[in-house]
Amino acid sequence: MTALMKNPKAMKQVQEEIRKSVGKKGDIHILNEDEIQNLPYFKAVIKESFRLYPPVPLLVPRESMEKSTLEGYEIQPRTIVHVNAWAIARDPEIWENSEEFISERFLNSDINFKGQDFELIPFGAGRRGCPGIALGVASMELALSNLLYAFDWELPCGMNKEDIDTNVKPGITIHKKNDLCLIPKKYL
Ligand code: HEM
Repeated sequence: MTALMKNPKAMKQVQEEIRKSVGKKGDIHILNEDEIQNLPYFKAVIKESFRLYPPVPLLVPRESMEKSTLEGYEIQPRTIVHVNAWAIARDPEIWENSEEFISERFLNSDINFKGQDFELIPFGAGRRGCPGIALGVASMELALSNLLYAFDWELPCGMNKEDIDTNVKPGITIHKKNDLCLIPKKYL
């Protein structure tokens, strides 16, 4: 939501896609998982959000079992290794305009966050990858799609999109330092 409020063009496009696809279905229609599958731009927005703001930026630490060499670095057995998924997802050698929120990059791309594409691993990868991925993604998609479908969102009086803070608190999982306060305007 923070990224969309900072990028009004993306916000407009994703809301148009959802509202066009679902139509006006009365006062209290709630999108279900089937309806979400027909929303390619929305899906791309979710991926781009996971890319720029992975909720567990350093994944869960590993301990190496044997001596190995990685890009010239010798890693001794029993070394604690952190995988910086946040930095990988912002690496300018991998991602064009890596710091910018550009959901379109995923429209004609097979890259997914399920642990096969190592440039995008918000749920980790391998045997200790997140077992809750399906529930995590479904929760994100259902919550966000419904907020976008049912309401238009405005910033409080006097606030500009440049004022929106993306800073986070320290910790294993990401939490915003300052809450995003928005005014919902009923669309339906
Ligand atoms: C958007 C939601 C979520 C994100 C981004 C997320 C992300 C992650 C990440 C990055 C890891 C570490 C993977 C690794 O180091 O390779 C992890 C582990 C784990 N996650 Fe999630 N997770 C989410 C939701 C959930 C949910 C809904 C559940 C349970 C219902 C869950 C249960 C777990 C468990 C049990 C582990 C530890 C797995 C292990 O060490 O073998 N996660 N998650």
